[in-house]
Amino acid sequence: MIKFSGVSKKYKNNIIAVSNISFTIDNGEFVFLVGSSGAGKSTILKLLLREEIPTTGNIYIDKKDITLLKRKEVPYLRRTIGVVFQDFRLLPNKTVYENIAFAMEIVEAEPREIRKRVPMVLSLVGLSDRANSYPQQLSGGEQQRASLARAIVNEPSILVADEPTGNLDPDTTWDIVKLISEINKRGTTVVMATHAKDIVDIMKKRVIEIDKGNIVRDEARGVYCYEV
Ligand SMILES: Nc1ncnc2c1ncn2[C@@H]1O[C@H](COP(=O)(O)OP(=O)(O)OP(=O)(O)O)[C@@H](O)[C@H]1O
Repeated sequence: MIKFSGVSKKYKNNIIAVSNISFTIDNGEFVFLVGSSGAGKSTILKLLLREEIPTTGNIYIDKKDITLLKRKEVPYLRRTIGVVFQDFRLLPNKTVYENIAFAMEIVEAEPREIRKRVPMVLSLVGLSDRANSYPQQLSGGEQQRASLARAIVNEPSILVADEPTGNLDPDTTWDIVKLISEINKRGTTVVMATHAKDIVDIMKKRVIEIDKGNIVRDEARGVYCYEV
């Protein structure tokens, strides 16, 4: 379970990106974070990943207050959360296989486990035949598949996606959303910030709308926005 309790974030330039927000996300939920550019979506995701620390409030993951974690405890938190970004962020000098294996090496997985898991996730994302390609040899959609494979290879309980389809064409966008949905069906909680109206409207998942750092809507089976 993810719980934000009275969370605010004021950056050093005095911009209040998030203002006293509270919400709970149950295990296995699929939640869209929507809102205009600058609303505070990425900041919420960074707070969840503990890339930023709240100015006030508490953030719990499975009852543990992650705002109180010691520096040396942060890597453990990061293992429980997989992340994908708009710009893929694959390591250019490693093949697809090596990129995914590297995520396991960092957490000191057994080589035997790595040899077993990497082909498994490659197959799950439909990239088995591109294992030995380098990121720049792949299409945007394929790079995002590789990045999804990397995000889930350590079996995180949460998948955070920050505009994962922002650089993709509509068809490829759907392929990626279907994959994320498949990962969610296997039990992973998904929190996805997006501007993709069509996706949100068709998926009919929970929608949390942010405006100027505040939650202005939190709706089960919601839509991207209501026209005025
Ligand atoms: N590191 C930072 N230092 C100072 N201000 C920041 C920082 N990161 C974000 N902000 C500001 O905080 C506010 C919220 O930004 P945030 O990136 O969370 O919005 P967003 O909803 O994710 O926007 P987008 O949809 O464009 O990605 C903005 O006004 C932004 O300029």
